[in-house]
Amino acid sequence: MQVATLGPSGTFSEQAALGLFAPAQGHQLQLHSHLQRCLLALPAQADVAVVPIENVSEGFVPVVLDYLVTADVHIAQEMSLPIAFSVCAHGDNIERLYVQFVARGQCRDYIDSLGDIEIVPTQSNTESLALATEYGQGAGAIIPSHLDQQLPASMHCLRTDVQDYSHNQTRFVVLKAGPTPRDAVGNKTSIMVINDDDRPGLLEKVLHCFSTRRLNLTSIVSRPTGQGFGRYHFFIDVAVEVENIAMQGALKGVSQIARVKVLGCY
Ligand SMILES: O=C(O)C(=O)C[C@]1(C(=O)O)C=C[C@@H](O)C=C1
Repeated sequence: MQVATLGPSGTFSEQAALGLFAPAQGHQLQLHSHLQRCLLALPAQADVAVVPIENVSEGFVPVVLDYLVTADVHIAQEMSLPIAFSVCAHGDNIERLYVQFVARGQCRDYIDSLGDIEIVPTQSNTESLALATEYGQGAGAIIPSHLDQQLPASMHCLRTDVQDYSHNQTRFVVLKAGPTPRDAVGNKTSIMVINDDDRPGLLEKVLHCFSTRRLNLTSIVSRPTGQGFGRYHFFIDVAVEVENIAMQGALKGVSQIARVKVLGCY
């Protein structure tokens, strides 16, 4: 299987991908420089993409949710990883800090404690290390803790566990081309309610389809449609298998109110 994920080697995404698709079992990892490129690798270059979708403190990763609105893919699997960060630098002083755009929000307290320094957002935690190494004196990087022991000779670890929450975790999903298969099994169904025709009470009516059938929603997130203020798509997780009779009833009900896409059962 060709597996697209975020590179270069050393990212948390690579760890998640290796955990699910071991090279020893014949899988091949493709490491892409941007999250968007991992997503676009489907289906021509890769069979699956392993991407972060949600962090315990930062919430959902917008680029992944927005992609799910229109892309012809489904979520086939999920896994969570504990996420710990360290900070490394050339000397003891940091004037310029490289940090991945999602990691930045997870290490906010530490970054604020550095005062008025230059913050350079990057695409991946491994890219942060590479750019800080290249820049030289004055530069530091927020890096995954599993890279602490593999720093280049010019860099040293200044502090470990700089994430705001000790129980920090990120949830990764496996995306595959095509719609959710009919025989998909799991205890969670993800759907996207696509808001083509905004009107009063739309969300209330959608939620009613689940509450009257006593179906438990485990998350509901809105994403802007891009069509104007106040217009949102709704990304909903339901704690039940897609083939469940009540869930099928709810889906039928929702589809009479708005366009609905089943994103996966896993
Ligand atoms: O840069 C990495 O190491 C990644 O795998 C990306 C990513 C993300 O974008 O959420 C994955 C897990 C952590 O939450 C921080 C960064």
